[in-house]
Amino acid sequence: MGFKQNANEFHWLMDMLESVEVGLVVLDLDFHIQAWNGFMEHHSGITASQIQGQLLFDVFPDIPKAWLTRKVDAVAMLNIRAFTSWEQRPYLFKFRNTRPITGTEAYMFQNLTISPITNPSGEVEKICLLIYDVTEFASSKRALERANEQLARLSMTDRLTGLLNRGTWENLVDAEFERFRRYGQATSLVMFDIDHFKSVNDNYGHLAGDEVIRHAAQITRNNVRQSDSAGRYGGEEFGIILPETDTESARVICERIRDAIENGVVNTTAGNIQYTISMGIAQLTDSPENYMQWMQKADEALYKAKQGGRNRVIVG
Ligand SMILES: Nc1nc2c(ncn2[C@@H]2O[C@H](COP(=O)(O)OP(=O)(O)OP(=O)(O)O)[C@@H](O)[C@H]2O)c(=O)[nH]1
Repeated sequence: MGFKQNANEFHWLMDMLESVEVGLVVLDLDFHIQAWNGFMEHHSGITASQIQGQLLFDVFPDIPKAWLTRKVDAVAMLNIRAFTSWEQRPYLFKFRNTRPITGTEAYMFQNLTISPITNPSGEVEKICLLIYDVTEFASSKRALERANEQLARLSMTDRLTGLLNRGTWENLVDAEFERFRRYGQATSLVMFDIDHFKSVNDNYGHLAGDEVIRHAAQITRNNVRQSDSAGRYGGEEFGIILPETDTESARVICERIRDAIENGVVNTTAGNIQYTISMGIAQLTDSPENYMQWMQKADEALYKAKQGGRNRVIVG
């Protein structure tokens, strides 16, 4: 009577494990498959009777053998449960993601629990793997992370030109100044400004003026290295940090930019616009006491370039 009741309960339990939305795999200590529930059948396309008794790594050669063996050995030896989240390892079984709502993810993200199964005398005899489908959670978390990265990037850059915005750029000037104080490498700072920009706006309109600003930014980007930092300092004023660059090399870079702009044409709906820029360079020496004084030196050189007739590069 008692046995029958137990057997009934057992069936009831098995039915539940069969249909639950969690993968259940029972292995012996040599990784032969002892149980494989409906979830696993559905996602792998392999039935329980096909897989029964087979070596897990033979059927799924993609499974990281050394890693899983180490985990399972620890679980068996210490008789404790282990947990791995999708963030440590996206999945154990490479199942295609079949849920339409999270269709952007190619594979199912999984959390994994590894539990010991003991015999009546308390020895670990088998291992149970529980595989949880966390694709929806993982993909929304990843989307959120992507959105946050984008937001961080947007808050650092200037909308019109895509260059660094003033705040970000100034922070970098400050950081570069501190770096110089520690390592003393030659570093140059450039400030430049579009000449007679007011008349561009007056003659062609504000939108065409914006096109000119965008053009100047693009020419700058085309002529500096990855390690240089260009920013939009104000309306039509820009700044460039040239790390590990002395004034002579800075002058070469600036002449290249100045020349490309002088010889370029901005095609706008209001007409084709030609313009020039004036540039000031300040190499970092021991004299500035803070980054603002360094910027002031570059700005003074820029002012001299304007005074000297514009469309030129002056080293301060
Ligand atoms: N289109 C446009 N114009 C801007 C923007 N920001 C500032 N300006 C304009 O830029 C002009 C700057 O003019 P000024 O500082 O007088 O100098 P300038 O005409 O360039 O003359 P110099 O610098 O002396 O060669 C002003 O007319 C501003 O309105 C912007 O984002 N877009």
